[in-house]
Amino acid sequence: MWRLAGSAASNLRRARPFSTCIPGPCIVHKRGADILHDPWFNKDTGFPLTERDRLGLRGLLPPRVISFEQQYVRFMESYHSLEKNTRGQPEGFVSLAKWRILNRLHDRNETLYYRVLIDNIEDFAPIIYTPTVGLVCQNYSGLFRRPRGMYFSAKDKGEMMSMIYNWPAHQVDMIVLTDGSRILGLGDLGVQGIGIPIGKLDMYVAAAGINPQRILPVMLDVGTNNQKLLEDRLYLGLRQPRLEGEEYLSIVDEFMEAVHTRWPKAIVQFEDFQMKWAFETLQRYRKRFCMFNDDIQGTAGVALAGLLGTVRTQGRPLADFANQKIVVVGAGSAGLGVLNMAVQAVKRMAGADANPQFFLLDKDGLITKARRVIDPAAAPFAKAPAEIEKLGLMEGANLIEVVKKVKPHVLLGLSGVGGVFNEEVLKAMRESDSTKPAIFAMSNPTMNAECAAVDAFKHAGENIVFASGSPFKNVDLGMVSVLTWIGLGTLLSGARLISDGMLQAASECIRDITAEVGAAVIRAAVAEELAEGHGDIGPRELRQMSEEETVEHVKHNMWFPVYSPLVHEK
Ligand SMILES: NC(=O)c1ccc[n+]([C@@H]2O[C@H](COP(=O)([O-])OP(=O)(O)OC[C@H]3O[C@@H](n4cnc5c(N)ncnc54)[C@H](O)[C@@H]3O)[C@@H](O)[C@H]2O)c1
Ligand SMILES: O=C(O)C[C@H](O)C(=O)O
Ligand SMILES: [Mg+2]
Repeated sequence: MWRLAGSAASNLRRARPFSTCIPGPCIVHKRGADILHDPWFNKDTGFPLTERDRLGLRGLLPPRVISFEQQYVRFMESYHSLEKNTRGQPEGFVSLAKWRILNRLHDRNETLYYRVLIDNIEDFAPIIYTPTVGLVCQNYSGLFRRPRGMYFSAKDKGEMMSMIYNWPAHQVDMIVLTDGSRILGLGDLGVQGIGIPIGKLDMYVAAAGINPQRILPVMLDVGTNNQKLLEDRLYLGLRQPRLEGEEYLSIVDEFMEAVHTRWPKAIVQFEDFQMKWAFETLQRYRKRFCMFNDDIQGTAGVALAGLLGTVRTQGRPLADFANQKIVVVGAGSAGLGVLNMAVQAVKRMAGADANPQFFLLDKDGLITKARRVIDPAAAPFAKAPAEIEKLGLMEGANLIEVVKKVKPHVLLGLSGVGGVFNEEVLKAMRESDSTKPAIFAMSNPTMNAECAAVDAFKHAGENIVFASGSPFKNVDLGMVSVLTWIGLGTLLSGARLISDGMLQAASECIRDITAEVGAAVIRAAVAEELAEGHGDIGPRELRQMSEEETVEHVKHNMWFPVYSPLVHEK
């Protein structure tokens, strides 16, 4: 996820009046108080009298029926009074208070929760997702009240196939899975990382219209190497060091088998795995299951869309992307994912022999072939010493040297280190060979961003294109998420796996309307003959749909929160 200067957020807010949606009935297998305690079905005081009679709710609620719209207004009033009452308090305290009030609603009444989320996505996304979600994960054991999602631990070995059937929903379409080993730029947070799958899936529901009854956040707890957590008496995860090697992989294997036995077409998004396991698991499961790694592939889709957009804002033809000089700071899952996709794009545009002008740095500086030990995933991007010597650079050159000598069109940070784009580096970007240089400080959460928006504009100049992973205060930011659209398109195409072409399709035709991007991913899946259909729509029907019909199809399948009449069935 990232934010672009400008505004696309209003398009996510599909403002609909409360009264025009006439939803179909929803079957519920419980009655009475059990319904009131189930956030999927609960309408609080919104149950009409007839429904109270039918479902055994009469007498369990105060007599007056409050409409959905009134409930919405009431919630927003309490939210605004919380904002007023906490004014002047420390930022973290206020953010957590806001998260708590939203989380309580989430636990009580999902329909109302998602409605307020959709209508106020700009205000609420930074609370349910980055940056506040980072703080929530850091404090998760203390904040824990009610469970959400599923937890599979190293102690569950041999049991996962039966455990997966404990999940109450019959159908699951989207799973976000983490092992908590690299939560945003905050490091190993063990079981507390569950906040990330929860927050990401909420964004899927709000931005892409995925049905919240068909999502599943999952934590794979294989221990933690975070000493502070291991010593914390409140810590809710396994108190043991992380499993490694085959032991680790056998846990992930068992989970993947279990999940795909119960829901063969569920999409599993791997999120915030440390680099070695991010690449290894992607390699291991990519061809067998419908899965992707968000930090490698999703970030790449988003960043490439931004990089191509930057070429456009410079008033140049898209093919000029092949000549852009890009400095990537951070050679982890995200940085390497972006470079992989950017190289593919250059080769498509300029031919297989093209030599992209990409420079990669990690904590030890510029990566060249002269380095003694290079991670195999980074090796293809290591510069030949002869090539960089011409620029007056050498192995391990630091960031400021690289920026001064290369004069890049784009400076892209995925290092997880707050402030590495310091004043000197930003000022050096004024000498960029581009008339409109781009600075992407994509690390999360806000305090880990390579620089703040305000500093980028102050030191590098007003003409830059700036993008960040987390929102910055006092900067007009819209929010764009390609990841959610890739997921939606994959789901509705019924593709067996997620190909680079499908990811590419999402990033190259980024539009400001969710359905259009979702539809593009469907078309890419159809073109690559990966689409097997979803629900009532088979692959033939998908093939025969025109572009407009595909967009309509996506729109039609997007979930929107309204109270459905509940019908009890034993
Ligand atoms: N905005 C987004 O869409 C998005 C998506 C994915 C990841 N991220 C963020 O990117 C960051 C990195 O994620 P990752 O999965 O690649 O992590 P990672 O741990 O796999 O990689 C981090 C890389 O940064 C390098 N690094 C560390 N200190 C450095 C320094 N001082 N200078 C240069 N490089 C340095 C490391 O050597 C390593 O190569 C995290 O903060 C994460 O939140 C953002
Ligand atoms: O995609 C995002 O919003 C965040 C990203 O996955 C991250 O790890 O920082
Ligand atoms: Mg991530």
